[in-house]
Amino acid sequence: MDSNLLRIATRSSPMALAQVERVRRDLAAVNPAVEVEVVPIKTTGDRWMGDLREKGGKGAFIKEVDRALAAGLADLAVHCLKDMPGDIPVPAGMTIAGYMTRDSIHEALIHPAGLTLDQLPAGTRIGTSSVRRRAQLAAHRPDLECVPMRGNANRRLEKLYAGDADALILAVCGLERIDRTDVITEQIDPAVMCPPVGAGILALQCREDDTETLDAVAPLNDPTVWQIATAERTFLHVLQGSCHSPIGGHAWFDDDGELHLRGEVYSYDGKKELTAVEPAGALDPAGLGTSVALAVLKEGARDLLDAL
Ligand SMILES: NCc1[nH]cc(CCC(=O)O)c1CC(=O)O
Repeated sequence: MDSNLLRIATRSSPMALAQVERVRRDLAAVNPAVEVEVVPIKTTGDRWMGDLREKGGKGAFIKEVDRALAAGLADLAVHCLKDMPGDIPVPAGMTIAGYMTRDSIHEALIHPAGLTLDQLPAGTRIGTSSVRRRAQLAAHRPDLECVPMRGNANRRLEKLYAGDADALILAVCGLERIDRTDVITEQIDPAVMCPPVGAGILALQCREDDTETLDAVAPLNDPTVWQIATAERTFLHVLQGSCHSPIGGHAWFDDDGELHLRGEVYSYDGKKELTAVEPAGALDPAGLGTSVALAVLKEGARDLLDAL
């Protein structure tokens, strides 16, 4: 970071750009001298509308942004934590400067006629390519049909209204960021639709030797979210999962200030679900994430994850 200019690399979807505007606002409140410049990047996941597994799957929304950071074209990357693969570390020379205060972890049902998930008629076509969502829908409503759906949230809404699907499931936090909570029919109970690891969390990543950037964005880090993200990401890492694995999970602090983690692994057809929910007790966040991962592995999670 040179002088007071902070160049932020990001995907260029409306949601991703709105995420950077939140960083700009929060930074201005703590460090008004810093000027933000947006460096928009088109990623593999933004260009390719097919099955992301054909493009290596992992990091499809991340790697080009990381390359811009490594090449010195930007000082900070803003990633959705849920887009960061759990089975590969942040690139060499990079570090997480902080995690921002968590937004909603809920999943939203969007149905043009306002029906809830349980009111949807059999055969309703749900637009989603997420194996996590598909597995949980198959478990909860096996009579619904999932149809492939890729693209940013705005594009998915266009496809819904063009008739490519009858309903969508999208993250509430994403709809909040693009100011489209008007389309939400139902905020689905996480007990029915568990969010992905990292849901609602923005990760701030920079070069590990860039002390100016580290210092500039340090005030944006939410220490409780750091612990939550560590527990969730460790869970995902021990399972060697990615954003294309049938894995859900979320951590939270209870009213007594104790960290808890819920981890879930599903069979791709939704017929099996393994769940572990644990308080941290004497464990640190990474220890909690490891303990919950070992609990589902003991129940056969490896076989479910390797089944595809
Ligand atoms: N976490 C945000 C995110 N990460 C990847 C996509 C695009 C998903 C796709 O192209 O299928 C989105 C939504 C958006 O940018 O609106």
